[in-house]
Amino acid sequence: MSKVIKNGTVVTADLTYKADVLVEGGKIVEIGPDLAGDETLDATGCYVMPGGIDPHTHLEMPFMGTYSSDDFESGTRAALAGGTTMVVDFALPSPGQGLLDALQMWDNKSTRAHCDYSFHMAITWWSEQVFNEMEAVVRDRGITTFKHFMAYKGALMVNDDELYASFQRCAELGAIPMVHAENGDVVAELSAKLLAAGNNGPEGHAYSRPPQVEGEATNRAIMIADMAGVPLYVVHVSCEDSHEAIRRARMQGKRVWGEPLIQHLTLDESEYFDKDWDHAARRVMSPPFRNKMHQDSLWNGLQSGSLSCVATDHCAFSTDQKRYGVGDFTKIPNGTGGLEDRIPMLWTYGVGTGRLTPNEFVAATSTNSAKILNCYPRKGAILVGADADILVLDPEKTKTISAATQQSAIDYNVFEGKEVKGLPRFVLTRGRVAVMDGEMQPEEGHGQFVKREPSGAVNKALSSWKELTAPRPVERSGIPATGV
Ligand SMILES: NC(=O)NCCC(=O)O
Ligand SMILES: [Zn+2]
Ligand SMILES: [Zn+2]
Repeated sequence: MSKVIKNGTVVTADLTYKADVLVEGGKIVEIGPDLAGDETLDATGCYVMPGGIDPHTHLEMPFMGTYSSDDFESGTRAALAGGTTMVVDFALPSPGQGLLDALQMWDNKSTRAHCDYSFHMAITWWSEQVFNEMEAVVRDRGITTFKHFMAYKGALMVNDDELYASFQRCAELGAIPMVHAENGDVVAELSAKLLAAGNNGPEGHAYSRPPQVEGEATNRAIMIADMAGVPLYVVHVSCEDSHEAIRRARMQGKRVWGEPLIQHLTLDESEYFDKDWDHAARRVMSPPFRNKMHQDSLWNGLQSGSLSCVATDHCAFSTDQKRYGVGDFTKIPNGTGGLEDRIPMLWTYGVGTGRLTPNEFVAATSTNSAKILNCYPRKGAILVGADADILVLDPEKTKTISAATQQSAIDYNVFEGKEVKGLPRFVLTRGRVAVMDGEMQPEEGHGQFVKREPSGAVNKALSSWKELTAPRPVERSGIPATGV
């Protein structure tokens, strides 16, 4: 049965035009004027865009002695409610666990997904087994991105030698390394010092992770990626220090992508100084929220193109879980939600204020991720042959964000009370209407895994250049005898 989205304005990363969009068999089959289908979705006054891609989520993540509360069921339901039609989550081996073994666990969790999804693989320890299994992860499983934590010392953190080894392996496999860039050693020392001085509240979390620790780690990761001859994706860029490193690297011709989060773009550090412990602890995440100067830097990066994709790092813990850290901020599970709010918040605070054009918005919420992660134009596009993952956004529709009406399983929302303008009228996931006139009609298990190909053009270009400029011995005719 075909569906036609009629009378809307198609907005992609590079074009804006009036057209109807015909969908059949889960794909876009025709784009043009006066199309007809078995079912009509009226998009009058709306923008017809590629569905959002959130390149960074943690659903049912084992972390800090608990599991994040949104799983693939509630998490992807929240995603669809907010116009996101694909999430990319992280398979996270425990130290000592094989990559394929961990992947099996994430395969099991994700069977309940309402929308399509893919995985990044985390490198949380290093060994010959990890080295060997990386090949199967890329070639057999279609997972071409490997995440490295430079923070969370004693848990997920890897050291520079492990980073270098893994980045080199990524280069060989045509994969892309990603980093959580914070200097974990310094964070651990600062945290201990703060606790010893009686700073045990949630504000201690922000004090323990100043922008400098992020800037230093970002510079270090960029250097290591350059030495290994591989591109680099920096997750949750929260401050000018890190953005500056990325900007400089890009100006030097390095292939480095930066991902700001909607939380860092719209919420600031004052949240941690709230008198209500719960309020502050609910907003504890790494890196922490920053001040206005850093926020402006992130917006500037999106405008100028030095930052590429807006994500959420959705990792939602309930208030009860956050309370594990009463009396010791280092025990507050790190993470916040945002899947349902990313698109309305970015539209409101980005397009609504003139900081972003609608085309830049589509690039940041969908197309850039699809291109970097090598699933474009199947995802991130309104093109014939693309998956019919479509957001029909009504720019006049408003709501006040509230935990009382959200899909997420947790009991609060960090954007509580924000007025947003620009909400989904329809959301299609591979042609299935999951949001109909603003009402949810989800289908558990509809989501499918999106396999990705390695060896994008960027990796090829980098390895050609690396080979051309590799150190070579100088050919000499007469070599002097060795002196004694
Ligand atoms: N960001 C955060 O605080 N929690 C999720 C895990 C991570 O991405 O660091
Ligand atoms: Zn992180
Ligand atoms: Zn994360």
